Amino acid sequence: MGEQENNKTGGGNNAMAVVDEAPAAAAAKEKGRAAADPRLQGISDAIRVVPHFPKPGIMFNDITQLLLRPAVFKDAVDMFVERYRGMGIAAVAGIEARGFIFGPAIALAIGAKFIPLRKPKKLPGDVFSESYVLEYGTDCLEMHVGAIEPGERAVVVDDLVATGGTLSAAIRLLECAGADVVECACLIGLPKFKDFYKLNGKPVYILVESRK
Ligand SMILES: O=P(O)(O)OC[C@H]1O[C@H](OP(=O)(O)OP(=O)(O)O)[C@H](O)[C@@H]1O
Ligand SMILES: Nc1ncnc2[nH]cnc12
Repeated sequence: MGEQENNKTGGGNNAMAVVDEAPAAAAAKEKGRAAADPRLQGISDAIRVVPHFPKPGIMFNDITQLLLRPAVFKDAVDMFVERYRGMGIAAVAGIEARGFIFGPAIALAIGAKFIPLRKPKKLPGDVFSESYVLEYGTDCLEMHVGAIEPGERAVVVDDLVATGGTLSAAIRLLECAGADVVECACLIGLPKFKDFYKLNGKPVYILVESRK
């Protein structure tokens, strides 16, 4: 058995089962905050929804148009930075591929290290591995052993949460290494996952809901 097999954390597909509704008061407070910040409308407007991509029936939320608008891109990064600055976050873990677009900027701004959580067989060193099920397929995430120390506080960053399977795998990877996962952060939440909810017992902070 190779090093990668030795470090497997067990995999699993419990995303849907572990999503709990946050207390109503917390959800209402978060909704009020979102409604009050004018940057959120610009972020929402810059997300293109492409029907039937990559498969029939999928309403694909495309962030590439937002990236072409530096002011809006900056608003999104700034909102995450404002939330996590001063919270003793040692690591921002970004999920390949789209978490790599936002994660490093957030990490640099809050003085944290950036940890890439990569798709299989991309990392050269010993890895922890976690498999998961997506809205349109299955996949696996890997993290280098030694990327995070036990007890270090981490935030997981991605562009979008749909079923929550990817974030759940990321949380499991970090916790396998002993990290304290404080929160997950996504630009977009699909409507079936409301404004503010918990995943694997962790809060998920979402800037905007998908418009369709
Ligand atoms: O909440 P979930 O149902 O797990 O889905 C969310 C994930 O799906 C997308 O990535 P995708 O797997 O399509 O990979 P990509 O970024 O490489 O296109 C998205 O960027 C998230 O990582
Ligand atoms: N509807 C969607 N749009 C963009 N990325 C996704 N990942 C999973 N579901 C998605």
